[in-house]
Amino acid sequence: MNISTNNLRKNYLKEVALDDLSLQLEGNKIIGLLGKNGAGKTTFMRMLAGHFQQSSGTLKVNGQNSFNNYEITKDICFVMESDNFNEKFSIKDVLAISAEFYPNWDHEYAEKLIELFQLKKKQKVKNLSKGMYSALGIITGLASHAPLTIFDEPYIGLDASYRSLFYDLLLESYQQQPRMIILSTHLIDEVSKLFEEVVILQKGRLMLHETSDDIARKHLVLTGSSEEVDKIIQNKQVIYESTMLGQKVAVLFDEEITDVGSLKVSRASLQELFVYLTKEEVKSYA
Ligand SMILES: Nc1ncnc2c1ncn2[C@@H]1O[C@H](COP(=O)(O)OP(=O)(O)OP(=O)(O)O)[C@@H](O)[C@H]1O
Repeated sequence: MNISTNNLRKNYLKEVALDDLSLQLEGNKIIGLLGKNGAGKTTFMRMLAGHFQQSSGTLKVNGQNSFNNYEITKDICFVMESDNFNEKFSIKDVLAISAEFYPNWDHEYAEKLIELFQLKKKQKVKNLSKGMYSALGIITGLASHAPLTIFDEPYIGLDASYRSLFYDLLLESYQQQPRMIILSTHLIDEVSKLFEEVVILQKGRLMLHETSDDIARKHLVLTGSSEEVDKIIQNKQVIYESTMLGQKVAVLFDEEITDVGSLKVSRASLQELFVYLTKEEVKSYA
């Protein structure tokens, strides 16, 4: 699977949802798509899934635009947080329609997942609880075995134990049948270990695209007296700094420091880094 966008832009009337987005994603991997509310994540995922066309720029999935293109969309399963299924359908109908649409649909696996999430096939979509609705989306996404499977915050209403089941199943399913999986989430701590790559959008633009290993390797959290920290971070790319009672914390990205003196050096979690990177006063990093 190969995704390539070049100067991609999407406007909703005057609202710019995606702006000059150039991004290459390829291979079988689990990719975390992160960004604050309104950053453009859903717009990007909907465009990948062929829901609408770009305002300008290019978007290619396996070399073709996915809009109105079944040749491409049959290989993409996009699970949104809502509006995935017709309310009038039963779960059984949803599974039958999905089996028709997705060439790699795994019927036996879908049946197993229905049992694991304790759903009843007779039940109508309109009568499902929020968590059950999310479970049905997750089941569709996993059983589709689509070469590009996209989950846009698919866990609304799912309790912590079912979310944990989802993460385990996702990893197991990915290991058995590697494919490109894009997972957009605000619960970064819960899933960050699954991500091989991370993309962060900020105000419709690409802020960061790195492997998880590089993100972990490239950043440094320095703690110490304001004076000492300031000396070391001069002219460096500082993504976050704060001072409290004379003690300063500074986070550097993509910088080589040979001597940190007596400063304490530590690492931040992906969730902490995300917060640092996307704070409003911080300039974009790409
Ligand atoms: N159908 C629409 N009509 C008009 N504006 C829209 C529409 N959909 C999204 N937008 C706007 O486009 C921008 C990006 O929205 P989008 O839903 O893609 O962000 P997001 O990163 O998925 O946000 P969230 O994390 O809150 O789901 C926002 O400013 C939003 O108001």
